[in-house]
Amino acid sequence: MDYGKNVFVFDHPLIQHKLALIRDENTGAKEFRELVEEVAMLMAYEVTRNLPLEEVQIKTPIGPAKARMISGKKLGIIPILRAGLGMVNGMLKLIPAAKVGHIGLYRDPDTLTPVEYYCKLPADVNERELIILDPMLATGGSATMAVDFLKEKGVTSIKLMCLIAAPEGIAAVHKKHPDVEIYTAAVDEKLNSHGYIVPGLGDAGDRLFGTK
Ligand SMILES: O=P(O)(O)OC[C@H]1O[C@H](OP(=O)(O)OP(=O)(O)O)[C@H](O)[C@@H]1O
Ligand SMILES: O=c1cc[nH]c(=O)[nH]1
Ligand SMILES: [Mg+2]
Repeated sequence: MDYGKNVFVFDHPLIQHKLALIRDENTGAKEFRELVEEVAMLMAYEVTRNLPLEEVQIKTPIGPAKARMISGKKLGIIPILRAGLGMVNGMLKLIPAAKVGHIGLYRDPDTLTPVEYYCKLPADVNERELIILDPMLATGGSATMAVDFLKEKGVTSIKLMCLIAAPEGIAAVHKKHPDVEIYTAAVDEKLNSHGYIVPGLGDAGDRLFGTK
């Protein structure tokens, strides 16, 4: 299925296997957290595929060698609280030098519109390439608000990494921000009348933190 330019769906067997376990209603909070972190780490590998490299001169125990390292790109990862927190450690394991900014949003259960309650970003956020983390892209309201906010701060390069997206969420983000690359492990069928992704995985924040 083609969801248009700038949508990348990961079909790697390890990601799909772990996503099946994440979706399973019998998976408890401990295992859920571990799996979300692992999938984030596997996705980080792909999301960072185009980072530029530069040649460096190093010395091995045997002698001088030319090698390649990531060239001075400043990265930032921006989890949308709460559920995005579950993906942070997986990313930081692969890109430990990235700075982390937090945006706190919750969806009003009646209107489904996002409400902001917290924001703390790196001082030089506008000089960084950012990856927003949120496991669920449902109506797209939360992700769109986070991108709006970061662009207002002068950020020019933003990617969005989630576990499960609804077609409605992809369309909403790309209607306003077609430049944002969306990376996801699955695109599900639809939203239900409460704005939950079907079949999805339920409420990601509640499952991560055991709040239900
Ligand atoms: O695309 P949308 O329709 O905006 O929905 C997606 C948002 O909903 C969830 O957060 P929630 O409001 O449940 O907050 P939580 O992470 O604190 O549980 C999820 O983690 C996203 O941030
Ligand atoms: O299915 C959904 C939709 C929004 N937020 C979630 O946690 N799950
Ligand atoms: Mg929630």
